[in-house]
Amino acid sequence: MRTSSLEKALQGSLARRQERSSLRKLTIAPRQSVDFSSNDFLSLSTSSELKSEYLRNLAQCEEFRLGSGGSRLLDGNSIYAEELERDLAAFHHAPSGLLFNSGFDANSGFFSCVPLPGDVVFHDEFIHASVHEGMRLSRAGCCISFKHNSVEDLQHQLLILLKKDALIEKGERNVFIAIESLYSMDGDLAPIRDIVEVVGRLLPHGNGHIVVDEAHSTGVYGPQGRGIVCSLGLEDKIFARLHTFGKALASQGAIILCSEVTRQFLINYARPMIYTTFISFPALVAIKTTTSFMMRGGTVALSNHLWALVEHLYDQLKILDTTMAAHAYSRGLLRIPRECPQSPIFSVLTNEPRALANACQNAGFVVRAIVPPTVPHGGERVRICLHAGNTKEESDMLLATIGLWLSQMATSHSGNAEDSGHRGVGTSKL
Ligand SMILES: Cc1ncc(COP(=O)(O)O)c(C=O)c1O
Repeated sequence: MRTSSLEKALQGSLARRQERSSLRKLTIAPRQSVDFSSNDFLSLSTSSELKSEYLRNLAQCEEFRLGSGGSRLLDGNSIYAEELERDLAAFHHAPSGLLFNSGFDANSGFFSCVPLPGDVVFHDEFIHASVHEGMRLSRAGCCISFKHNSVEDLQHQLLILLKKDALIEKGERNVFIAIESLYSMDGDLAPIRDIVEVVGRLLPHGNGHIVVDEAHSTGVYGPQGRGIVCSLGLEDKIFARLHTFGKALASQGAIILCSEVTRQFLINYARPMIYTTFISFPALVAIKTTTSFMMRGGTVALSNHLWALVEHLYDQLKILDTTMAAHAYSRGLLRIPRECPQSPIFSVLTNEPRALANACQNAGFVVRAIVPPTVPHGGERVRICLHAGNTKEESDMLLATIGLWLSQMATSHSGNAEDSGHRGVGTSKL
């Protein structure tokens, strides 16, 4: 068959990505490898206890049918889904909640319809692509990014806007502030309390609406996994919260927690919820199984182990960092976070992300190299994500692999430097 001009153009784009080393590919980790990468923070997706519970719940579900049967607005709705929503809203201390097929649908649906014509959306510069998708389709007058986690920049930009737009000052135009509670690239937390303070102070008429995406904090932070907003006691100050079930809760789908009016508005206007077949029963039962486990406190022991592992890995990384510090070359190969991460996500900055990730993968550890454009130049890294299912021994073996790789790199660098007439770093101590 002849290649059409369309296929040639598509092929050209792929080839350009390949040249820039940014071609995306589907991969499957070897079965026996140790997971230091996925979002399955609590390792619930492999829990045999939960798998059995899921099968029992499936068998007992009276309304059970395989597919949901249609859009939630037509035949897809069920008592099961409505009860699940009510239970989740109550657990997270919210007036109500609305399920979506995914967090992506929830964010894109929310931001495409809730900001009204002329409204303004501020967003952290690292906000998730799904929020960008919603903003692209929204009727907002403008969408403005502020520097990552910078309350000063948010305040600065809000003040500029207040000077320009009297409607905002009078409280007659809405301002949305979109943030994530935990950002997945650096594993850092948003200064939610300070953002609430600034928004409340600069927009005293109540037209500032903060929307918090808790995709990465669901199940792991806050009392029994309720998330960071609940842990700060700020439920009443946040306009809407997103919790997803595909990460720590090992299932799929998402819920937006909000007022009953906002829920009704979303049911009427959020297109990714209206024009799609609703979550199937097996997926609803999976959500119910893992969220019930969370609600009865099942995740607490797992989270405690996870936090102990975070400290352990950080202590070991610091020792490795100190050992290697004598060798100037190693600085660019390994830059660890200055403080112990407040999340299970470790960003090990390195100017050789692919080589380091390959070394770890060859030793049986799944870690990911993160390179531009996903992160800015200079922010190249290997992302290590800890899980409740990881052991200290696995963490130590990963560290040993990184240490070995550093030694080998320093040795080969030293050899190269000497070959080319330069003095390399000494390798005798490595
Ligand atoms: C911050 C954030 N929000 C939303 C999403 C989308 O959630 P989901 O995977 O359920 O579509 C993701 C994940 O991919 C995410 O990381």
